[in-house]
Amino acid sequence: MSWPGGYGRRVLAEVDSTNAEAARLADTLAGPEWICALRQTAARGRRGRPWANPPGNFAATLVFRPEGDARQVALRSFVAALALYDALASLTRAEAALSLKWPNDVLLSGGKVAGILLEYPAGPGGPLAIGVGVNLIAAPGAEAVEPGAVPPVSVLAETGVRLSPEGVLDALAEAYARHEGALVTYGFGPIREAWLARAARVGEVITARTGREERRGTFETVDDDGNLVLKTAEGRVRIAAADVFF
Ligand SMILES: O=C(O)CCCC[C@@H]1SC[C@@H]2NC(=O)N[C@@H]21
Repeated sequence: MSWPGGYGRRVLAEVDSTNAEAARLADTLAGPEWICALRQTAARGRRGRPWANPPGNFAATLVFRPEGDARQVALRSFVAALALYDALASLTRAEAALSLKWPNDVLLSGGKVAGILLEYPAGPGGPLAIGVGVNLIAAPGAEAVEPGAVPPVSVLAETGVRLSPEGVLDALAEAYARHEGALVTYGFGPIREAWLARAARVGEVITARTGREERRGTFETVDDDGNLVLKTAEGRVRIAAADVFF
């Protein structure tokens, strides 16, 4: 079935992980496709963490072959976060409570309401799978996340709005296609500006933890490659991948 921006979509009753399903289907698809599941039994998060996905929450993966070199492909992380922010803002009317956390979390009232997982099922240069999970009606307890991490929240608990996964898919597919078009036409500049305008804690001291080290500094900006730019006691550092703590 064709969808805004020419994207296909399928909604599954249950799957292990929509990212895993995207990997299995990637070579068979004629074009970009959203794979949504009403229930996941083995959803995964960033850095190999499990992702809690009770029925009623949103889970979907967009799988496609993006235009551009490896750097531009990775910037889809920001496109997806921006699209998800826009979709949730329009559906909840709670835009003032929404913000973005580098690299691609969506926050609601300061808590993590959604996460995004980018994977390359066939390795770099192949299709890209962008997995999106949103706590629509339920969120794990604070004990489920690392000490100091932003606590999980749900759309329902924070706004009183009950959203359906299908409704979120409609809004997200439309917003993603719009921002993807902007990236391809105008480059990362407008996406970066829009992302920064919605970003949490710009100008404040934050901590970025990579597997190897911890850097603490003032969150200055995101650069043209999507790196987090921190002003630290040792000077300005650019960080490509990390978990951020406030
Ligand atoms: O750790 C994160 O913040 C990213 C979470 C991504 C979860 C989504 S749910 C849909 C898709 N399928 C998965 O198995 N994971 C992603």
